[in-house]
This record gives sequence, structure tokens and C-alpha cells, in this order.
Amino acid sequence: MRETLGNLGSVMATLMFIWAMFRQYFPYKHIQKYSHRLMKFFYPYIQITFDEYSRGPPMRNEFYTAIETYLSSNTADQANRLRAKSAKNNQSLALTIDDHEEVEDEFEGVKLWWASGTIKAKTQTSSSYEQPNEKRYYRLTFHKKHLDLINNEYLSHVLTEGEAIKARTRRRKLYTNNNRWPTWSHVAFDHPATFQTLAMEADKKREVIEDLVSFSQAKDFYARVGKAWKRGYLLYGPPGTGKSTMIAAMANLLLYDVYDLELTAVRDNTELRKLLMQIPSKSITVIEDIDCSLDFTGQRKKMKENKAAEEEEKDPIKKQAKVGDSDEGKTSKVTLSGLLNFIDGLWSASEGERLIVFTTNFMEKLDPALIRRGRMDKHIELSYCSFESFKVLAKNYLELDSHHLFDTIERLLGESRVTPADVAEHLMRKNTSVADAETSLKSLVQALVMAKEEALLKAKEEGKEKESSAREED
Ligand SMILES: Nc1ncnc2c1ncn2[C@@H]1O[C@H](COP(=O)(O)OP(=O)(O)OP(=O)(O)O)[C@@H](O)[C@H]1O
Ligand SMILES: [Mg+2]
Repeated sequence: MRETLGNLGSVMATLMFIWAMFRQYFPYKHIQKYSHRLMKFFYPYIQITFDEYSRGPPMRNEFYTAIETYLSSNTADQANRLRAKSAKNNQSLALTIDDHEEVEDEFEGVKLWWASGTIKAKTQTSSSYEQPNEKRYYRLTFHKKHLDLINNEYLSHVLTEGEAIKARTRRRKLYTNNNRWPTWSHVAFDHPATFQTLAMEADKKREVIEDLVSFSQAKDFYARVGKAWKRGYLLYGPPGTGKSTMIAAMANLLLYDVYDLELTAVRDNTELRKLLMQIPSKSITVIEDIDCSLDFTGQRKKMKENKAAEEEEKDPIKKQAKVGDSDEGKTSKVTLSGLLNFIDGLWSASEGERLIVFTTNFMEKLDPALIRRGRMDKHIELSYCSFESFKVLAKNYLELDSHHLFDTIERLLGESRVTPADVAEHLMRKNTSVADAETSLKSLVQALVMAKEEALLKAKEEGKEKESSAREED
């Protein structure tokens, strides 16, 4: 036994001696260099690594997240081990490939391999953010003869595809401004309205959809003609005709976030500018009831009418009201020119793909400068419920395409003015029976008859009033 150990010891000593001599004459660096050359010769593949944090946490590398989404949707079925992450509403799960898995992808007939892995983090950042011990990465392997194709086409395909999937599946947000700070706070945007469920004449609806879709795809067009990539819509019509519903349908169609700007909570133009600057692309900025938001309608006219202004100065009551609007006052000092300058000016210079939507119940009250074409590119009227709109509502609410009461309803709708909101209220079912649908329609017929009688009465009274005022004038 002792002899064997002695022999082993001398063998080890000899090996150590040989290794020391070898390292002296063939340094390790050289070995590595030559082994890499040898590898290159026999291994004609290129590998690209995409780290999760290219600049350190907490900012994840955009490309990494795009790859993660792309692989999850295209190749997850190939992996044996998947990682689950909560997605949309925390109600569904998104599956991504787990660490140390390899999947295959194909692009224009070229095969590529993606592998996921982790490495131990070595460095410590100076930031207060605690760095994770392990860093994830994706590694792409492909034959070197395809380098150009991968570099010029495949990687941008992965990026755009990944981002598109993310936009489709991410939870969208509804932002609102509060009156303490010029910042936005948000909640999840889960409005179920779509253009399909929106009660509106089919032609008009198609026109709006086409307009929106062509806008969202017109990046190159806007760049070519030198126009900022934004579009303004003015939705006008009586209360309850679906203006807010249409905005939700627009957001759902284009998958944009909604920024609901409450102008009365904005103190001045500087604050307005700060808020608008925070709005990113792929967003709809909404200003509801623009006629009520501020004294927009009057402000410009006042400036023009110097005489009226002078009179105002003299009138003590009006003057006092003006002081209330001054710097010290708490009322909003946002001006029409401030808003318009921003819509046309600085805002347009930043990244595009923005919609701005104004709504109003009183189109005629608005300052023409606000609604001129080019600023508000499209004016959409949402009006009282037509028979065509009713049919959409009947389909949505009662799942009915026809009914023996439809003819009566068509006639009554032509003779009265009711909003889609009123009609929808009557079509709300208590249960799903056929009899219940009949009850709903009957209650609608009754309401329409009443609306017709009220309208007749009102017309009569108005006629009488006119007559008496004419007589008084005489
Ligand atoms: N055109 C429509 N299509 C489908 N539903 C509608 C339509 N118009 C109104 N409704 C129904 O009526 C309700 C009120 O509509 P909405 O809030 O969109 O009206 P609005 O025009 O924005 O009114 P307001 O001027 O008071 O803000 C909605 O919740 C929706 O259910
Ligand atoms: Mg509304």
C-alpha cells in the first residue's frame, strides 16, 4: 500500500513538472488563441448574446424583452421547461422559455437556434438598486454565411414582432391628471366598447375605422409630406349619443393608451405643457366637453373686442370677476392660445402617432380657431338614434336581427328624438328568455310613443311662445 502511494506521488510530481514546463514554453494565452482559431475553422457558427440588463438594472434591455415575447409566442411549444409570468389583468399566464432551454426558429428558410441562460453577476453597481445575483441572457446561434440576413433583417423582424405582440397583449392604461401636480396617474383601461358594438350608421362607422387605421399605418406618409404624425378628431352631439363610447372603441381598435386631460385641473399653460410633454406616442389625448372645460369660447373674442374689454375695466362687477381669475386666484389660467400652440407646435415636434380627441355637446359654441381643419382634422357627428343604430343595439343587447316590433320602432324612431343611451337603457335584459326580449322592445315602443308626444307638445308650446312674442312685438 505504502509502495503504491509512493508511486502515485512520484507520478503526480512528474506530471506537475511536465505541466510547469509546458506552461513556460506554451503560455495559456497562446493556447486559447490557437484553440479559438481551430474552433473557427471547424465550427462555422456565430453566436450573439443579448443580456437582460445591458446598462444595469432596473432598466431591462428592450431587445431582451422583445426576444422574450417573440420566443414565447413562436417557439414556446418546443421547450420542455417553461416559466410562467402573470399577464393581462393578472388573470392569465404568459409562458416564457425557462433558463438553459434551446429552441429552433426559421427565417426565410434559414435555421437559427435560441438558447436561454444565466451567468453569475460579478460587478456591483453603485446605485441603491440591489443587483440580482444572476443575469439572464438569450444567445442566438446561426451559420456565419447568414450574418447579413440576420443582422439586417431577422433581428429587426424579432424586435418589431415582439413589440407588436407585447402591444396586443399588454394591459392598456387610462391616465388622468390630478390638480396637485402636473403629472398623470393611471388605472387599467378595460372598457369593452368596440366599433362593432357602437351604434352608428354603417357607412359612417366604416369611414371612421378606415381613417383611424390608415392614420396608424401612415408613418412614412407623414414623414414624406413633412407633417407631424398626429390627428385631431372632434366628436360632437347631444349627451348620451356615444362620444365617450367611441373614444373607448378607438383606443381598443388601435391598442392605444388613453390620456384623459381634465383642463379645469390644470393651473396654467406651463403646467399644461408639462402634462402634454409626458404623453408618449400610441396614445389618445382626450379633452371631454371642451365647451365646459374653460372659457375657451370667450377668451379669444374678448381679446379681439377691445371696446368690450374697456367696458369691462369700468364695470366694477366684471372687474372683480376678472381678479378672481388672476394669478393669486385658484381658477385655471389655461388659454386657448396656449393649448393651440402646443397642439401645433412643440408637441408635434416630438415622436408621433398621437390622436387628440375633443368632445362637445355644443359645436356652435366653440371658437373656430379650435376646430379649424388641420387642427381638428375630422369632425364626427354622433346624433340621435336612427333605425340602423337601433339594429346594432338590438343585436348587442338582445341578440336579435329581426322582430315583428321592428317596423313600429323604425317608424317611431323617425318621428321622435331619442339617444342611443335611452334606447340601450330599455334594451337591458333582466334574463335571456325570448319573452324578456319582447318585454324590452315593448317598453322601448312605449318610451318612443311618449317621446313623440312630448316632442309634439314642446313644438306646440314653442309655436305658441313664438306667436305671443310676435304679438308683443307688434
Ligand atoms: N352610439 C352608441 N352605441 C352604443 N352604445 C351607446 C351609444 N351611445 C350611447 N350608448 C350607451 O349610452 C351610454 C352613454 O354613452 P356615452 O357616455 O358614450 O355618451 P356621450 O355622448 O359621451 O355623452 P356625454 O355628452 O354626456 O358625455 C354608454 O354607456 C353606452 O352604453
Ligand atoms: Mg361623454
